[in-house]
Amino acid sequence: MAKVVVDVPTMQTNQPYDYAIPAPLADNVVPGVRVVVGFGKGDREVMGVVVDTTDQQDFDGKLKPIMRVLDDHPILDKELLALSRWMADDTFAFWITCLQAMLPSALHADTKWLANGAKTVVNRGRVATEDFIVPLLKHDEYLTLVDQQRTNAKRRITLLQALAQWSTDGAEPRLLSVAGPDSFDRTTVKAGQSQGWLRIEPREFYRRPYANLDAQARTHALTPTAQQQRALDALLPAIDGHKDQTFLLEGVTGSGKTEVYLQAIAATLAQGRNALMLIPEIALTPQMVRNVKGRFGADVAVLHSALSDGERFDEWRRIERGEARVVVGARSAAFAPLTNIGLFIMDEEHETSYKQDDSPRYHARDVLQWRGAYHHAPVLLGSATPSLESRARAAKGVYTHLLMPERANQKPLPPVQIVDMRAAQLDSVSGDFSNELLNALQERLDRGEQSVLMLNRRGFSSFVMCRECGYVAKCPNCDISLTLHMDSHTLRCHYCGHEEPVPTVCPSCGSKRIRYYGTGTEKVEQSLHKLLPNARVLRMDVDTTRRKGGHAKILKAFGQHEADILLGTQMIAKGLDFPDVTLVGVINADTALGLPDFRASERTFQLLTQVSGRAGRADKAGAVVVQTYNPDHYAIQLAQHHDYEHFFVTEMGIRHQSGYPPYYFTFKLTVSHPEDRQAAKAIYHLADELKHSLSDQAVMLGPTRGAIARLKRRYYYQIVIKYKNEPQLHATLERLLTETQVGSRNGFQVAFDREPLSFV
Ligand SMILES: Nc1ncnc2c1ncn2[C@@H]1O[C@H](COP(=O)(O)OP(=O)(O)OP(=O)(O)O)[C@@H](O)[C@H]1O
Ligand SMILES: [Zn+2]
Ligand SMILES: [Zn+2]
Repeated sequence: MAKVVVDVPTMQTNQPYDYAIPAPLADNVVPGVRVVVGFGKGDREVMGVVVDTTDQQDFDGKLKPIMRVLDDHPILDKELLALSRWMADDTFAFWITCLQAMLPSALHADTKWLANGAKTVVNRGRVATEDFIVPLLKHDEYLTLVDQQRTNAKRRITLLQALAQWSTDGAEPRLLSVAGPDSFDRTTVKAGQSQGWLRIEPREFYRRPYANLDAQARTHALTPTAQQQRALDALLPAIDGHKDQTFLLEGVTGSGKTEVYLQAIAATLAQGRNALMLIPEIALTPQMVRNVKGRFGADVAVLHSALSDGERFDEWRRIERGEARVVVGARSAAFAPLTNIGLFIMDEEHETSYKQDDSPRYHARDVLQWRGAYHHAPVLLGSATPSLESRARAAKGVYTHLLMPERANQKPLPPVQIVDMRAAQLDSVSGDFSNELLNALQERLDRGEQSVLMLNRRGFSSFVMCRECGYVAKCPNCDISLTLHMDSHTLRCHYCGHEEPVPTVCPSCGSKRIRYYGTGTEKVEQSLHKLLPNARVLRMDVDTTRRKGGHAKILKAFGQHEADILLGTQMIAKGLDFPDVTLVGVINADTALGLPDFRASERTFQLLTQVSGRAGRADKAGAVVVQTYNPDHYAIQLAQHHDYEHFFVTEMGIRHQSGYPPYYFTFKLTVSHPEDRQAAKAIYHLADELKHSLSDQAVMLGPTRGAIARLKRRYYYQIVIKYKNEPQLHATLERLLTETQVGSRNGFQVAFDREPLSFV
């Protein structure tokens, strides 16, 4: 009998179900394969994952049989099955949701309608194949056939001659697409097949996203600087000794953290073990992938969302088959089916993209630490601006703290000039640029050096407003204004995807004075063209990078000096290492500070420090200009002096005083319903229940309306709990989930978020 977790994500079905294993499937039904089973009243077909097989039977009645098996071998091994169970528990997610989050989308099953009206479950993933030609006859037989052809059957003769030759050297099959085009076409090959001269054999191949990098010459290890050597001296014994210890590598921008990662990976491989490295989504990918591929070549598999489904599926299979020894990837690569892991790395560990904001709401750092314990392997967290949580753990000795306070080239960090925008004389000509920033840009242009310009887009939107009546275009489904997209001339909702044309007259009062507002990157690009007509500008934002490989193309062009200025959003702040960039400009440092988020200062400090770190990384001295309306704010002042440690102490004081993480644990509970009244009733009911079971040390914020009260036609309410020690909390929440009527059946949706990244 098999225990199957079915693809019916509801509270009521969040448990394994027993199914009988029909005799013919006995060998194929093993833990970790996907199966198709009948479920519920109508016995409709659903996909399920076998999590266990046993002889005993918990269920008395007659068991339904497993209908089909979708995989010829387990796609989740023992470790990953155990991890999924733990994650479901830890994040209050449905088990099936966790199992699916761990698999590439090619291994998700689709439901298809059959001709008779029923639904069936089919495999989504396709293995890519190429056709090979296999000779079937002997050399002499082909020569005889050549003689028998009419002289004008040139193509057949060429094919037979080729086959004759191939048949002598061990009959190695040839790739049809390579062998074919010049001499004989596919029709001729088909004809040859029906004559029995050859066989066409489809063979599986991998879609390789970085094949060009694999072919490049390998880089060699650099001689470590003294501070890199100290870090390695602490790390290597933990790797060699199979210790599941967590290290926090706090190294200033340009201190050479990458080289420490690469040498630690090399040491792991030398031990006969494999390495898994996470990097934040997209922005860093091109340069870091090139670095790791440069050192370890085709041994490296890469997993991130900018790959096509097919490429990701194939990289995943290379890992699963043990053909890759190093994995580099974004958040979900934490679940890569790598085995025998000797080292886990998380670069830019403070990045918010490591936390998934949809169910399962896991943090990749927790996943790495779980796997580190499983494999008895160290976890290395690296950043120039560690999260307060991690730095606090290092202070307590939970993590081993490794410091690299200097740049690898011994050069100082670039001086940062703060420009007080309250005093700046801005007019319609200068737009968003102070004289200081414009002059600095002009100087770089004159010297032929490069600049990076960041527009902090958080909290900003380019929206459309009527100057007559104040009408703002809003999404019909969500309580939020629509964002203007110049490239497609449409208004778009960033939450639900709703799209509509830009109005030319106000829908509310009929006035023609309806205008664009906001400081989008496009607008800044236009003013740059006016202010610095000779500057070549490359723009990097969601619009210019939507196409596959968009990031890499822009960065490559900038690296080859095809532009003087790289203008972009937050995505240009981190990780980039361009030797000729001598100026970093921040157009607006403040927007994050205005958000109702207790981490606003931390985010602002991190962002300014990271982006400043892009300047002067090689021989030429760098400089930074930061425009702000809050020049006295401590986050901005301490970022000016690159003083992380001072910021850490200051911010910890504030968190302590106001009772925020890392002094308190936090938990967010959200309820939504299509009817406002229902959602409100449910959240107050939950709040009541919780009040009874929490200790008086715990603090409950709310219930309040969600920051966006209405989203995708649903109303949102939330509670945030801050607590120090609530051993019963987990059990209470589980009980509430099952006992209350707030199941998905009645149109409710409940979301639990452990350690939410924001309270709004
Ligand atoms: N041991 C070394 N010898 C010579 N050059 C080095 C050494 N280590 C690192 N470098 C060089 O120093 C520069 C900065 O290194 P790297 O990009 O790894 O910094 P980082 O610590 O990751 O910074 P950031 O946090 O800004 O990404 C790179 O150009 C790298 O090649
Ligand atoms: Zn109007
Ligand atoms: Zn919407």
